[in-house]
Amino acid sequence: SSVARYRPTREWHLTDFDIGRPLGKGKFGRVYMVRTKCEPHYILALKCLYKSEIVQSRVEKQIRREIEIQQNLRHPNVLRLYGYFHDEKRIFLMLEFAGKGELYKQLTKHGCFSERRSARYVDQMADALMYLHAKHVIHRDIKPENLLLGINGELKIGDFGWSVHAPGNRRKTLCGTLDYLPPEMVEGKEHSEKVDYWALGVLTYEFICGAPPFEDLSGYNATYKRIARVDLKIPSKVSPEANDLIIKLLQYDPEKRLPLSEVRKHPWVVGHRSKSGSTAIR
Ligand SMILES: CC(C)NC(=O)[C@H]1CCC[C@H]1Nc1nc(Nc2ccc(C(=O)N(C)C3CCN(C)CC3)cc2)ncc1C(F)(F)F
Repeated sequence: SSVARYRPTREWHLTDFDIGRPLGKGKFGRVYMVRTKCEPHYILALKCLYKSEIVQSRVEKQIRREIEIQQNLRHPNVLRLYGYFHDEKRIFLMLEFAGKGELYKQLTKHGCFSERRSARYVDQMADALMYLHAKHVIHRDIKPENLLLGINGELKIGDFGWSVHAPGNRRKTLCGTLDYLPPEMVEGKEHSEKVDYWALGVLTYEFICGAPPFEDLSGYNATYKRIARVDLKIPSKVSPEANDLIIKLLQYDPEKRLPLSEVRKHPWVVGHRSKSGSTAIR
């Protein structure tokens, strides 16, 4: 029998969903918790983007790339994009619902995370980034604001607005925070997937210390200088193991940064891995 070579994603419309509570505001519109009207009732997050705003900010290409990239990704620490549809005014993204919300809100609420919690997030991030890099996708915008938490507290990369297919050297209009950018990007040089290694180091520092390492509240140029000089001061409260990992990721020379496979084997990460699994007598 002629097996369908591929199953086209069916056409979706707003009328297919019961709209639930608003989850918050995204970059170009609101996000709602929704449920499919027909069985089986899927719970999703519906991200509404206004075409007018997308055109005004001239980010159509970026949105198209974000959709194209995220739709083809399948990983437990990467938020699923199931499909999309549009009406005359808006584009609707059908995204996985992350049960425990936005990671940065937890970080703000707690100030900083324990080293155990931080190590588990770093392990999941390294796993997700290895998956992306194997598909030649560089994320380029790893930061707490882009991370969500699943119902079991697992980390999910939720935004692919700045990801590109490697190697990237598209001029990133330096909007928003510099804090996570590596020297080669703030210097506008060619960059590789190793920009995500640097960002993972910044993220590790921020989880444990509550602020990014090169933050300089006196402004953009001060932060720029601190990044370019890798002006890194690690507080004494940080354990020697965490300190070691942060230094190995925040290397000026991209080739010297610790590979992600080594991050997952690092004593700090392995030491804090959950002891789940069999209770067999050892
Ligand atoms: C990565 C990207 C940059 N970020 C975003 O897109 C943001 C923009 C707005 C929301 C979020 N987008 C998503 N959020 C969820 N889940 C979610 C969010 C918030 C809460 C929450 O804490 N409340 C409702 C609380 C409940 C308690 N009250 C007091 C405050 C609000 C609970 C669950 N799942 C999928 C998405 C996604 F990504 F698919 F759209």
